[in-house]
Amino acid sequence: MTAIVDVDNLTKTYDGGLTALSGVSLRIEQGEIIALLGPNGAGKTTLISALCGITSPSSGRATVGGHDIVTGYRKARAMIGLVPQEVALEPFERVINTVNFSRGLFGRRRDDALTEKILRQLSLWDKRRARIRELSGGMKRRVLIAKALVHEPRVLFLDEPTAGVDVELRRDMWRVVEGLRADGVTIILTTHYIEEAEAIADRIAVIDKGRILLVEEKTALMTRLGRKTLRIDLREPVEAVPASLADYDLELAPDGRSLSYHYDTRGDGTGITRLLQALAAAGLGLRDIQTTQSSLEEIFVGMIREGAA
Ligand SMILES: Nc1ncnc2c1ncn2[C@@H]1O[C@H](COP(=O)(O)OP(=O)(O)OP(=O)(O)O)[C@@H](O)[C@H]1O
Repeated sequence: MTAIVDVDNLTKTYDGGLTALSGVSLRIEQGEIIALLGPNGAGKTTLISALCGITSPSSGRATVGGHDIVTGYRKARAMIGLVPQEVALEPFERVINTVNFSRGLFGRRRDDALTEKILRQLSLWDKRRARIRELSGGMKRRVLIAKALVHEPRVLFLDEPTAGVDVELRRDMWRVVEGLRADGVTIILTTHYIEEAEAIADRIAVIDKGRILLVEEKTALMTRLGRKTLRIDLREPVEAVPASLADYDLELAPDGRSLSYHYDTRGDGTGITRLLQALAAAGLGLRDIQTTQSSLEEIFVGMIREGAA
C-alpha cells in the first residue's frame, strides 16, 4: 500500500540554530488516525508546519498524496486541512462567510449544502450569522475546524485541537473525527491529552527532542508495554497486609478494603493462581476481583523518562 503521507529523513534547524526535527521518517496510510505524542517543544508543531508548507525543511523529503511538499506544494496543500494550535480569525467576519471563504482559497466553488453539514456537525449552524468576536473560545475552535474541513481535505492535521476546551467540545470533536474516518480521511493529531489518543488513534508516534522514539499500533503498544493490575476487594477490611503475603508486593487501599497486585502479562506466569490460594490460606474473604491495564499515559510518561535518562 502506498502511504498518503510519507516523511523521509526530515530535518529542520531553525535560523537560530535550534534543531527541532532530526531525521524524522514516518509513513501514514490512508484512513489512519495517528496521534503524535510528545512533551512541550518535542517538534510536533514543526513537523505539521513542514508538511503543510508553513516551515521549509532543512533536509529530507516528504510527500502528501504523492505530491512533494516543496516542489509540489500547491497540490500537496490542497489535500490538507489544518486546524492550527492558535486561533487566527477575522474578528468582524461572520461565521458562515469565514468558512465559505476558506473553501474559495483552494479554488473550490461554494457549496452551501456542505457548509451547512459541517456547521451543523460542529453545532455552529445557529451561530452562522454571528461575528467571530461574539463567539466564545470554544466556538472559535469549532470555526477553525469547520474552516479546515470545508475544502474537503483527504488529510487532516489537528494540532492540539481540544487544548483548553470543555468536555462537550472534545466529545463533539471525537464524533467529527469518527465521521471523517468513515469517509476515508487520514487524521494526524497532536495532543497533550493522552486519553484523547487512547480514545481515537489507531497508531501512536512518540516524539521527543525532534526524534521519533516509537511508532506502534495503539493496542499493541498498550499490550506490549502495559502492566496489569488485579484489584481484590475484601469482604472485611484489614489493617495491614498479612505477613504470609509479603512476597506479592500488594498495595493496601487506605480504607483497608482492597488489595492491588501488579503483574506483567509478558511473564511466564502471572502468579494470580498462587496469590488467590495464599489469600484463602490467610483467611481473607473476597468480595470481587477485577483487572485493569496500565493506561497509555503511564506508558508514555515512563518512556519519556527513560529517553531522558
Ligand atoms: N519559528 C521558530 N524559530 C525558532 N525556534 C522555534 C520556532 N518554532 C519552534 N521553535 C523551537 O523548536 C522546538 C520544537 O517546537 P515545536 O513547537 O515544534 O514543539 P511542539 O512539540 O509542538 O511543542 P508544544 O507541545 O509545546 O506545542 C522548540 O524548542 C521551539 O522553541
